[in-house]
Parts: sequence; C-alpha cells; structure tokens
Amino acid sequence: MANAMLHQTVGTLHLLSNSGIHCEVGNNSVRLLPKSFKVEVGFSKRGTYSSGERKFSVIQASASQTSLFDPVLSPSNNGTHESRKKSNEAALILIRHGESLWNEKNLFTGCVDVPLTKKGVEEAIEAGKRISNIPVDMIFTSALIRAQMTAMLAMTQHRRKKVPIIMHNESEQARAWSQIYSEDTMKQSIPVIAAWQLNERMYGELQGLNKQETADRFGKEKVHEWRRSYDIPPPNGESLEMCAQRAVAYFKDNIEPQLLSGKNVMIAAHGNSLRSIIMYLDKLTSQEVISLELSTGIPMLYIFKEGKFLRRGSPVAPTEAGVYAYTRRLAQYRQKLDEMLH
Ligand SMILES: O=C(O)[C@@H](CO)OP(=O)(O)O
Repeated sequence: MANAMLHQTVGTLHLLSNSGIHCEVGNNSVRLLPKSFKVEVGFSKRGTYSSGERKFSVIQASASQTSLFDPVLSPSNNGTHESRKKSNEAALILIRHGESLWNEKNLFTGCVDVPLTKKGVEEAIEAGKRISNIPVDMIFTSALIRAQMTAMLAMTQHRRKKVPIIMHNESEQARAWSQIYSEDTMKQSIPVIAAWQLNERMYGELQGLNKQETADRFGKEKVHEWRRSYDIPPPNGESLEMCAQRAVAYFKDNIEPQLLSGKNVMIAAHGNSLRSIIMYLDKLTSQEVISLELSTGIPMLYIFKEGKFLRRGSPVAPTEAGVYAYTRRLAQYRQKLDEMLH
C-alpha cells in the first residue's frame, strides 16, 4: 500500500499518492486508483473502502485536511460546486430561549438581560436532544444571555461535538485577542454570532412590570393589544412591526446568505423576534401572526431549498425517523453520524 497526500477542490476529493498517481474519490467510490491505497483524511472513519476490485484504507484521522467524510459531517460542503448549486439546501433551526427568571415571575422582559431558570436550563438541554442529529455550521443568537445560554446548553447535546465559539468582533482588539491559530481547531468549531437585532422586542415602559397586574390596571384588551397586535407599540416600546424591521432585515442580510451558501444555521432568540422571522419565513399576514405563540425551548426546523423555506415543525426526539426523511442530505448526515459514533 502506498501512502497518499490529499487535497480537495470543489467538493471532489483528489488523492495524490507518493508515487505520483492522481486519483479521485467521490461518493465513497474510487476511480483511477491502484489496487490498494492508504490515505490520511480528516474526521475519517477508519476502514477499508473499495470500488470494484480497488481498495483503499483510511488509516488516520487528521482534521487538517478536508476529508472524504467531511461532506457528510457537514452537508454544507456536500458534493461539488455544481451539485451544491443544484441542491441548494440547508437546515435552519429556530429556538426560543428556555424559561427565564422573569418568565417565571410573569414579568415583561423585553431587552432586560435576565438569565434562565433551572427549568429553562433543562428546556435548553431537551431542545438540544431534539436537534442532536441535525447539522449546525453556524449559530446566531441575540445579544441577551437567555438566548446565548439556550444555544450553548442545546449544543452540549449535539452528537457532532463541535465547539460553539462566540465571535468577538466588537473591536479590533477583541477580534485580535480571540484569534484561533489552528486550522484543525477551527474546523472543530461552530462560530456563534451574537446580534442585538435578534433581541426581544423592546417592551418600553412595561419592562419589569407584572403581566397580570398590568392587565388588571390597563384592562385585558389593551394589554393583549400591546402584547400581540402587529403595529401597536407598548408605551415607548417597539411594536412587532418595529421589531420585525430590524430582526427580519438582519435575517435577510446576514443569515439568508449563509443558508444560500449551504450552511446549516441555528438561531436562538426570543418570542417576538422569532415571531417576526417566522412571519417572514411562512409569509404570514399581520392578522395571522397575532395568534402565533412560541413555547420556550421548543426547536423548529425549516429546510431552505431552492430559495424557499419549508417548515418541518419541531423534531420530537433525536430518534424521530420522520425528521431525517425530510431530505436525503439530513438522512445521510444522520446515517454517517451513526456509523462514526457507534
Ligand atoms: O416579556 C417579554 O419580553 C415577552 C416574552 O416573554 O412577553 P410577551 O409574551 O408579552 O411577548
């Protein structure tokens, strides 16, 4: 068996043996390969693979190289440029944060930065279990700790075990001081981008007030209007429409391009910032969005395909077969995780 070096160009793995033979590997099949071949690939599952009479062995996992198995572990890299363009598919997971200490106390929270309760922590972990077999290449959260805690806790359950890392781009120094100097380590990381535009709607002078007491004082109807109407803001706060202007603009400018390039994205945010994003994704009218309620800690899955968002509901459990049958690529990802991790 000869040792081989490899490099990857546009999704096709090229192997270059030390004897100079050039060959290609795609779809686990091998072309132009000598009878027997050893390669080193990143994240590989060790084993011997064959195509017809030809065989090659994966002998060493080395994350420094793009691997034959990377496409499966990160469907965003799947296939050639061509097929990526054609399939043009990515997963989008939305999670409202778990219960916060002010949810528990029934207080209007808005942009006040309140952490999760123990129950909220558990909800985030449960949410993570539900999505543990769904690929995540990038995470967007609001700037608020309850969304960030939820994202991080959910990722502790992910089977792929990549490390979510918060990107600090707030200043030149923050960027410089948080640099990572290993390509390998980078490949095992998931960038987490915190954006204030995904924050909860700013609740104005209702922030910190008890919801029940406010309803008793101003009347149930008035408070319901403040809480759920599309375009009536609470006193000195944001209406859902105003919240949508910044949250949906951020989604279109920063998240959609990632999905378009095939990246699988998770967003951890809030009741109203997510309602406004869902309104956009599902093309809900300002009437329909009034009755849209999101539970804390329940993830929702969308498939982005050919420029359209297909809502797939909430994965019930990591084992739920239906979720992975949604697309061939999710099913492949799941299957490869099973093969690798068992
Ligand atoms: O208090 C808040 O910030 C939000 C979400 O908890 O409340 P509401 O249900 O009124 O949108």
